[in-house]
Amino acid sequence: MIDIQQISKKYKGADNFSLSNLDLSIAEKEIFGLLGPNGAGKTTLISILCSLIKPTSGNFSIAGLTYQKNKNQLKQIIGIVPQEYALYPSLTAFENLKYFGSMYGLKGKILEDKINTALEHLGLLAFAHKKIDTFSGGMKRRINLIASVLHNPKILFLDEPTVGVDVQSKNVIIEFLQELNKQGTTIIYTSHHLNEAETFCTRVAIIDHGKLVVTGKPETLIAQHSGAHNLEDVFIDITGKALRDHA
Ligand SMILES: Nc1ncnc2c1ncn2[C@@H]1O[C@H](COP(=O)(O)OP(=O)(O)OP(=O)(O)O)[C@@H](O)[C@H]1O
Repeated sequence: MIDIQQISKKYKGADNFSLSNLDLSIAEKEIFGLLGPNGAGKTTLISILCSLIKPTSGNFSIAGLTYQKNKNQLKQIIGIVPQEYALYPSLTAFENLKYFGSMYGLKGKILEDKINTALEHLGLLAFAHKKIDTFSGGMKRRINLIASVLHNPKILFLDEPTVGVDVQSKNVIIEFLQELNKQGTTIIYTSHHLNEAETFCTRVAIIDHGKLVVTGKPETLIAQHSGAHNLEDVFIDITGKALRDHA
């Protein structure tokens, strides 16, 4: 479904490559975790796959479509949940979602029913007509998620969808994503929550310094690393204990 070949990225003015010669294939209906320390290149890779930025070299295709030839078709089959909230604070949740749905050509009762169903699933129906600037971080994350799935994308990219949310919101988000996956949506997500990734993902890739270090099922990676009891042990074993501060 997603085929990445030799992708490299060097940002304008940067000294180093943020991604180098990355090869990766992701199959339909996987829940795939992109893991790695701060600055590893996870957001860069997701941004390239969502056609938000261009790779410096290399190619990728999604369901046989490429950004060079099929940008508009690609836009229709993918959903993007960015790290930052992409919501209008002075509009209500419902108004925001109507706006995002209309960007994909959805309208009328069909759109309103979709919004109400998703708000109900994510525990937000009672807040539909409240302004976003009154919402907590966890509520905004859930609205952000709804905004990205109204057009029933085949593939959903999420950049740290559970960062800064409480356990209750996190569980509701993960259950919602599992349900989408059961209905056929392929999910690619980045996270620093390794416990969450261990149980949520069918397969993970660990990226470090812009390079793909390892891919596999969480249980296989744990079994392959002697002394590892969980994915965090594997992660530390592979990426080391040094801090990754940069400016
Ligand atoms: N617009 C940019 N211009 C220059 N360098 C950038 C830009 N965006 C990211 N980088 C650099 O590219 C590298 C990879 O960054 P990226 O944000 O993809 O990492 P990440 O794995 O998502 O990190 P985090 O876990 O902190 O979100 C880092 O060294 C970062 O400083």
